[in-house]
Amino acid sequence: MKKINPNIDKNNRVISIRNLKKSFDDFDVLKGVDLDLYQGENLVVLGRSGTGKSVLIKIIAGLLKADSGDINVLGSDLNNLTSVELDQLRLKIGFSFQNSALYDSMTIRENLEFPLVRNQKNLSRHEIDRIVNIVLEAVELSHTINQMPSELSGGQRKRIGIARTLILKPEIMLYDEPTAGLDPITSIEINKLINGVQKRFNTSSIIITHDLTCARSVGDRIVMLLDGQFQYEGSFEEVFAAGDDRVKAFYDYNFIE
Ligand SMILES: Nc1ncnc2c1ncn2[C@@H]1O[C@H](COP(=O)(O)OP(=O)(O)OP(=O)(O)O)[C@@H](O)[C@H]1O
Repeated sequence: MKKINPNIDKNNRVISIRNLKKSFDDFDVLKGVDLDLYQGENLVVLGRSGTGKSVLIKIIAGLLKADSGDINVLGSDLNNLTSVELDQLRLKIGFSFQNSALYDSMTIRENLEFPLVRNQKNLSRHEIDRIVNIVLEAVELSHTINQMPSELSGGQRKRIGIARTLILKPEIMLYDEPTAGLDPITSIEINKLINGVQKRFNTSSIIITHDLTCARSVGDRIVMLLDGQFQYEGSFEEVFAAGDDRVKAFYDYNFIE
């Protein structure tokens, strides 16, 4: 179980969402989601496949538009931003995708430099090297700097993906299935990294996962998405104390089968 995180600031909501709805054709995916993320917090979103977890974080990252609802991210009302303002806000949000999305033809250094060179055009060579070294060291992979992604393990690629997300110093981190496809030991290392990132970079994070070991070790708070709404919220133990059969089935699948 995760220790109480002293860095959470309950007076500072970095994300605040009310009554968010999103449908695709006649399929209602999100049916009135309310969510708060506090500064310094790791919030885990649990839910079965297809319940809309990825849709939710894509809306938060401005990659998809909600049909209705109030969405405030880092003090900005997402419904009222110009495209330039949205681009600026996106730079403060790190999105760690399920498949790490590294460029296969670039070295690790080039992969890490890419977002920096594209978004901060007046950085000196020395400054770029300094920032690359900081994030590589944070994910404990400094020695891979000149390697190609194909030479790394799945877990290492995942760590480099997280390093690349950190390079623009995001205030919010969104992790989509950070341990998917990894063995249990590598998954534990990723969980430690997520907690390490929170402490070292003072980020606030939403972590989407089916992996309850991940949820238990990184989540300061857990919410469960069921039928398009958050229905249970609290510590890991509180959420799984709920008598709901759907919650119980989720737990049993992870720990029994
Ligand atoms: N761009 C889209 N167009 C149409 N339907 C979509 C689109 N994006 C998502 N959906 C649908 O919305 C539903 C929720 O998708 P989403 O990817 O958010 O699920 P999820 O909870 O993240 O699932 P998983 O755990 O398997 O990743 C799915 O039925 C999906 O087919």
